Amino acid sequence: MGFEDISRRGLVMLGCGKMGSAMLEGWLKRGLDPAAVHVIDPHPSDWLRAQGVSVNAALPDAPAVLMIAVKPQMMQAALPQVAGFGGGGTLVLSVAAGTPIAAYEAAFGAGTRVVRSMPNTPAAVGKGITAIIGNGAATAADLDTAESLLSAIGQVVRLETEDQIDAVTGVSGSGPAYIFYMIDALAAAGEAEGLPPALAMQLAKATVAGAGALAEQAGETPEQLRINVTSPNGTTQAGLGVLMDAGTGLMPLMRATVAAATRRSRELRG
Ligand SMILES: NC(=O)C1=CN([C@@H]2O[C@H](COP(=O)(O)OP(=O)(O)OC[C@H]3O[C@@H](n4cnc5c(N)ncnc54)[C@H](OP(=O)(O)O)[C@@H]3O)[C@@H](O)[C@H]2O)C=CC1
Ligand SMILES: O=C(O)[C@@H]1CCC=N1
Repeated sequence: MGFEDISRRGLVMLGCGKMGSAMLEGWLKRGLDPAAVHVIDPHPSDWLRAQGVSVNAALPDAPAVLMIAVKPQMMQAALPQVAGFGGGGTLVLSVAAGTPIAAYEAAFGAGTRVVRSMPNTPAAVGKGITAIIGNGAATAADLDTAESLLSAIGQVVRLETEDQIDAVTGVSGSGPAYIFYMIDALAAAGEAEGLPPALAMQLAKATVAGAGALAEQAGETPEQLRINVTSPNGTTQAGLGVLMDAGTGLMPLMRATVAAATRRSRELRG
């Protein structure tokens, strides 16, 4: 199913906040007809209202895709608004954390084609990464449709089992927040060493963005790129001596961070 088919049969979005808006922006840029998009959201943003999509109005009977982008805590209240799409040939595509495929099968009926996904917020600048997994009823074409919709906001990877999505959430779903915090920490450390705040923040942001771009584009591994920065007995070696301490350094801290987020993703299944 391509954008032409979705433009013909319609796409319904349940919830259009940060993640929904990032996806919608990507689809519209790629040529999805705004008239084919029907959004349900209690407080539509001014941006959303300006996109020419239908907002809180009549819905098509059997849209090609139902995109679920509400918070997991809102799911129970939100799903009944679209329960009628069960069995209608609509592909259910979810970006919600925590809510398992089985919850959608229960809501829409067994045999409903479901693709569950986990994106992240760099989606807002087309630099997201989204992991997807389909249920037994989802066809290869459904996974292609999901991949084509989600590739509007960045890379897409396919999972082998649904339970992998908890660790994906811990790594890449929540991961941008860890990196934003690292930027703050790097800037604060620069300030503590006497730099003006704005300069420290500019250095920290550019360093993270530049290192990220280099890690993505270079043929070398992140480990080799780190070695390339590290002169024998130089400044980097002194800094890494702290950051790479086996007991108190980044490795055990990141291990505990991702474990906590992964555990919370499992808990959200309810
Ligand atoms: N933000 C992130 O980093 C990531 C988020 N996700 C997942 O994406 C989903 C959306 O997250 P995000 O976009 O950040 O959240 P937002 O709160 O920005 O968006 C959710 C939207 O759903 C609306 N909403 C609330 N109740 C209903 C309802 N009954 N019917 C229809 N819409 C409703 C909200 O309106 P209102 O604000 O008025 O309540 C809001 O506009 C979540 O499930 C989250 O787990 C996945 C990966 C990353
Ligand atoms: O914090 C959360 O629960 C969501 C899922 C991944 C990122 N944000």
